[in-house]
Order: sequence, then structure tokens, then C-alpha cells
Amino acid sequence: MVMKVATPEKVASITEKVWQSVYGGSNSGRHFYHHNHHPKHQRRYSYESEDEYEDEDGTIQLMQMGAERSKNVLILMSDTGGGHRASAEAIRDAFRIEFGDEYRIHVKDVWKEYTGWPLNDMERSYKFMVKHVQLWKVAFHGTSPRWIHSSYLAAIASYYAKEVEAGLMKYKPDIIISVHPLMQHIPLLVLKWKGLQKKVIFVTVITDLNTCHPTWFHPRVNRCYCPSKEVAKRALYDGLEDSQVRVFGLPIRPSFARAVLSKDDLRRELELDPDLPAVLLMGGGEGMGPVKKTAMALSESLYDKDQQKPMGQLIIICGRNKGLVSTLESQEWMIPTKVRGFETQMEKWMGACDCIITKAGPGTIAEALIRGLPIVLNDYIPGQEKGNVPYVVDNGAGVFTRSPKETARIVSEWFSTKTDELKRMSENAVKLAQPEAVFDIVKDIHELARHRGPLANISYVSTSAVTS
Ligand SMILES: CCCCCCCC/C=C\CCCCCCCC(=O)OC[C@H](CO[C@@H]1O[C@H](CO)[C@H](O)[C@H](O)[C@H]1O)OC(=O)CCCCCCC/C=C\CCCCCCCC
Ligand SMILES: O=c1ccn([C@@H]2O[C@H](COP(=O)(O)OP(=O)(O)O)[C@@H](O)[C@H]2O)c(=O)[nH]1
Repeated sequence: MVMKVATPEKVASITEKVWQSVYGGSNSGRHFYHHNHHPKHQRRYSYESEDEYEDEDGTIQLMQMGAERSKNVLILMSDTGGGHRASAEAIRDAFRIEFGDEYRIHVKDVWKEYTGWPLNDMERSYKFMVKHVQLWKVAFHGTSPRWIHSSYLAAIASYYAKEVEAGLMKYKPDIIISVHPLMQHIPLLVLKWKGLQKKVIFVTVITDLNTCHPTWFHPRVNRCYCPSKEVAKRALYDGLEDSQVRVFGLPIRPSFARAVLSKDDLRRELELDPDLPAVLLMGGGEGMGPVKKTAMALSESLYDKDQQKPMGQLIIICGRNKGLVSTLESQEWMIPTKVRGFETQMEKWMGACDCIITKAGPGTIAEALIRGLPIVLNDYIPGQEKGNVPYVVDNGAGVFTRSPKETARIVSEWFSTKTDELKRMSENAVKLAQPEAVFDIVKDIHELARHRGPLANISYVSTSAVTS
């Protein structure tokens, strides 16, 4: 039985009252802990027959003695781009849909919460590096050899061992899922040093479609979920065994996979023109790439000068790029145009449109394929996104051009003289889509957990043994 009661700081007194109402009498002999985020605080985690800790929303969870305990799943991610969080949330939602209360999911950037530089600042460092493309190229390719990244990450692991340990143990994970290239080596080393490697299930879910960085492949994971055959080949080449590798697709939010959406209804809801074909323009979670130039070119090309009326409409989603929103909001448009910031219901905007223009982000590509949107790729980040271009183009689901004018020309042809090409690409996109991937992944993890038997008796005792 799981009880939800009120929240954080007065934990001990409230919790004691609830314990009394559940068990009666005193709670002596049981441990109640204040969850202080500071890593230096020593904690003791007892995990056998009762359980109490803070939930995602700050609520305290109590488990009754002898009751079947929900299994804790910790999903490790970082907001370097928008794709890792989107995949993590997709996995969380699929667990809830498939298994309800059987699993308790925590989506966390443990590095940010618990460690120090450079791990706690990856978002900013990454943004800086990808803005200076040459720097990112050197970092990406320079760290590809295993001996370089393994020794680098091992050094960081030993420096931050205690903090990482505290960050992981706060969630008492039975299962750890990494959806980030830099979150295999460090946690696996810390688990090994703590003697927990065989008790905690550790899986990697790769969120790059093709040319991913070798840090994704760690030989000691229980499973490595690859989104494509190309990535699986790389995993096997890098030393993983067949038994570790599964290919289901890239995990996309269930709202994309299972929603039945009508374009007419969506256009009404989103206040779009009901009849004009619509193009969606975006640049990942951070609004990257040549968005402004492309928008201006589209405003020209989708205006029919002879008939003096628009032949299409434009929706621009800028993600977290607030500067881009304000620049675009101050422009004048010749066609109906909507400028939006970060949207939480991407499936609706994609469902209301007829094609998409985006940089080669794997999340956006996989979502667009599910919605059957032909794709114009207008940019890619060197390294991990480079291989996404042939993935889309060679499968006939889209085209690649860096030129905003060329992009605008292609879209205006799709909306006028080349509607058959648009239709064909849309069909190819649907063929390539893997909407069920996220469900296949969580079912496979569930099977792993079932075969592992009862996971409930891991005794998490925070010690200084790791660092010493
Ligand atoms: C001998 C030559 C040495 C070269 C000198 C380099 C020094 C090290 C500096 C930086 C390390 C760079 C790490 C590169 C590995 C990156 C692996 C990778 O694929 O990362 C991708 C992610 C971002 O995710 C992607 O986002 C995309 C969208 O924007 C898209 O969605 C894609 O699909 C996603 O996969 O990148 C990162 O998370 C990089 C974070 C950079 C952190 C930089 C910290 C700087 C300082 C020290 C490094 C600490 C970690 C060391 C790791 C070194 C070994 C890999
Ligand atoms: O306003 C926005 C913009 C983007 N996204 C999501 O952010 C992810 C972007 O991931 P991608 O891999 O395409 O690129 P990244 O942002 O990692 O560069 C996708 O799931 C998008 O649907 C979103 O939810 N709202």
C-alpha cells in the first residue's frame, strides 16, 4: 500500500503521525530522514520492509511493512539539448501507462544537483561548444577513442565518487536508465565500488539515430537499447555482446504514438487557417539553426504575387530561445504566421501541419516521422547529428539543404506543383516511424527486472568507503 501525505521540511513529525496511524504505537527502531540536498550529509538508507522518501512532487511516500514495494527507477539525463529530457519523460510515461504503481520513476540530472564543475555545468558548456562548431568537432572526435574518454571519466568518477553516490542513493534505484552519453561510466564505476553492480539493473537508451559518440557504449550495461540498426552495428563493433543489444527505435512520448488526432480539430484548437497548407519551422529545444532567415524566405515564397494571396501558412516554434521569439514577433509577414516559444504539446502542432523544417535533432525527426511529416533538414550539429541527414534523406522521408532560399523554394513547390512528392515523402516517413519503441523498451526492462527476482532488499548504506 502506498500513502501520500504532505510534504518537505516537517518530515519527521508528520511522518511519525502517519506511521502511528498506520501501525499504531511508537515508531522507535524505524529511521526517518530529512532529505537535505547537500551531498556532504551522511544518510543511512534502510530498504528492507518499510520505506519513506520524497516523491517527484515533494510528497512523502510511505510503504507498509510486508507490502509489495514499487520498484524505483532512476532515469539519468541532462538538458544538453531538448532530446534527452523528452526521451526520459517518454520512458516515464510509458512505465506509468504499462505498469501503473509497480514502478516509481525519477527523472533527474544527478550531476547538476550533487556534483561540481564540470559535471554540474554541462548545459552551458555544451551550448558554448556547439556555438563554436570547430571546438565541438575537436571535443567530439578527440574524445572518441575509448582510452581517452574512459580515463577522463574514471578520473572524474573518483573525484566526485561520494557526491555521485549520494545523488544516486537518494532515489534508492532498483533500476537505473541512462539516456545521456556521459552517464554510463561514472555511475557504473560508483556502483562497482559500492558492490552494487550486480544488484542494480543498469540500462542505456541511446537517443542518437546514427553517428553517436562511443561513450554511449559501455560493456557492463545489462541492456543497450539502440534506435536503429546503424547504431546497433556500432555497439557490436565497440565490444557489446548480442545479448546486451536491442533495437526498438527512439523513445518518443506516448502522446505522439497513441493520440488519435484530427487535423481539422487541431487547426481549430490552435487557431490556424483551416484550409491553407501549413509548414512548421523549428530548431530543437533551444531554437537553433537558421530559423530567422528561413522564416523570412518562406514569407516571400509562400505568397502568390500574381493572385495576391498566401498559398501557405507558417508556424515557428522557437523552443527556449526567447531572443528569437522577440525578434520574430517584431517582423511583418506576408502570410499567416504564428510565433511560439517553448511548447509542451508538440504532437498537436505537428499534427496540424503538412511538413516540417528543422535542424537534424533526433527527437524532432522521430516525432515528425510518426506524424508523417516530410522533413527539410536545414542544419546539423557535427558528430552526433551528422548521420541523421542520410537517415532521413536515404529513406526518402525528406531533403537536406542549408540554404534558406532553397528551403523556401522546396516548400512552396510541395504546396503547389509537387504535391505528389509531398505525399510520397509523407508515406515514407510513416514507414520509417517507430511509435511503439518506447513501450517495447519499458516492457523489456520489466522482463529484466522480473528475471532478476525480488529487487527489494538492496541495502543502501551511505558510506565513505567509496572515496577511501
Ligand atoms: C585529445 C583531444 C582532447 C579533446 C579535448 C576535449 C576535452 C574535453 C572537453 C569536452 C568533452 C566533450 C565530450 C564529448 C562527448 C560528447 C558525447 C556526445 O555525444 O554528447 C552529446 C551531448 C549532447 O546531446 C546531444 O544533443 C543534441 C542536441 O543539441 C542532440 O539532441 C543529440 O542527439 C544529443 O546526443 O553532449 C554533451 O552532453 C556534452 C556535454 C559537454 C560537457 C562539457 C564539459 C566540459 C568539461 C569537461 C568534460 C567533462 C566530461 C568529460 C567527458 C570526456 C570524455 C567524453
Ligand atoms: O518548444 C519545443 C521545442 C522542442 N521540443 C522538443 O524538444 C525535443 C528536441 O530534441 P531534438 O533531439 O530534436 O533536438 P535537441 O533539442 O536535443 O537539439 C523534441 O522532442 C521536441 O519535440 C518541445 O517539446 N517543445
